[in-house]
Amino acid sequence: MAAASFLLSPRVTLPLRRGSRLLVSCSATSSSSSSDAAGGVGFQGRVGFLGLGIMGAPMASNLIKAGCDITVWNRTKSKCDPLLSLGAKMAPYRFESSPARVASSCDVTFAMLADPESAFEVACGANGAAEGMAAGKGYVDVSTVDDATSKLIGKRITSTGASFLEAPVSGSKKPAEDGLLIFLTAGDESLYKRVAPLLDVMGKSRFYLGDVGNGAAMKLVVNMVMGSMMVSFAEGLLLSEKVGLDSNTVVEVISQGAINAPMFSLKGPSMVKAAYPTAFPLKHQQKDLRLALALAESVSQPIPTAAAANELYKVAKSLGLADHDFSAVIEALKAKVQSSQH
Ligand SMILES: NC(=O)C1=CN([C@@H]2O[C@H](COP(=O)(O)OP(=O)(O)OC[C@H]3O[C@@H](n4cnc5c(N)ncnc54)[C@H](OP(=O)(O)O)[C@@H]3O)[C@@H](O)[C@H]2O)C=CC1
Ligand SMILES: O=CCCC(=O)O
Repeated sequence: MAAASFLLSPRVTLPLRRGSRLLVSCSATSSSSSSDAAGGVGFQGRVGFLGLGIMGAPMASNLIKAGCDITVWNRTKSKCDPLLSLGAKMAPYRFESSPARVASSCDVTFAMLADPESAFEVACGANGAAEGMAAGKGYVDVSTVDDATSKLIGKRITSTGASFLEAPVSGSKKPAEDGLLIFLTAGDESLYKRVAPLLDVMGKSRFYLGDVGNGAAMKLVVNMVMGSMMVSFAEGLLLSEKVGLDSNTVVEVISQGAINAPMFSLKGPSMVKAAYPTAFPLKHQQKDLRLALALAESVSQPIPTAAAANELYKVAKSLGLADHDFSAVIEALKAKVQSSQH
């Protein structure tokens, strides 16, 4: 949608384990690109965006196109340039910009960082966002991290008097470009309500899951399933090839049956051609499996399939495929076949 959106259905409140509540808000997209005058989409105030990688850049871009007042920061400064061309601002003192400066000049600041370490560093490190936070401001971390990191960040942010919301996303590069992400939020509910118009620009639906940690856990569960599904799919493609079946026909058959998933139809044809244009970097998928394994360990839950999948992503990383799309995990299987033949 990348533009104005409107709520079709009211929020639904469902009972959730551990005594918290699940608020589900589904928004429908509007084809209109109009935005209201004040703040573009019904959000009043200045918005910071930290982290302009594969996901952060199109998310910030959609906010700019919807008419929001956006200030950007990225560790590698050159990645700010396309956003500046669209109308984004840098924090004052362009060449000394920092997460702290962005946060201090904005009402709400979003962060889309690679992993727990970078999310913590950008929020809580030297010149980190927390240094620019104060009562009345909000920090929304949309990175995929573990619940412990999210809680640490939340504690540091709220110690300044500001509010904290974790909001990892389901959906990849294309949904980010199209404003069709799914937000898995938890934390301060009034901040959730305040930023809802912004989430609706960047996404097609949003879930409010209660206490900080629940959004992170939900995201890790989803990506644990996804990572295992991809490995299983890769095994199927290689097995079919080995027994003389046409891999493209396998993709087509799967797409028509009960196990159809958009991921198979989307990635299958390029996997057959051994092409892995990066939408979701393999290193991030392995990070998510590692974090899911730790989450499972914390509650003594065996996840043997995910554990086996994780090993394969580790092999893929060791083959130099960390920055390829996660579908390149099929190359680790091919390497295993080759090594078993020698
Ligand atoms: N790609 C996808 O399909 C999806 C990704 N995610 C999650 O979203 C997050 C971002 O993913 P994505 O955009 O793909 O990743 P990218 O690798 O493209 O971008 C990572 C961002 O983090 C920044 N960064 C990394 N390390 C540091 C550091 N030490 N200090 C400051 N900034 C740092 C990078 O800055 P720099 O440009 O300087 O390197 C960049 O802005 C990850 O947590 C990922 O798991 C969630 C859903 C889908
Ligand atoms: O974290 C990445 C998720 C990718 C997807 O949901 O397609």
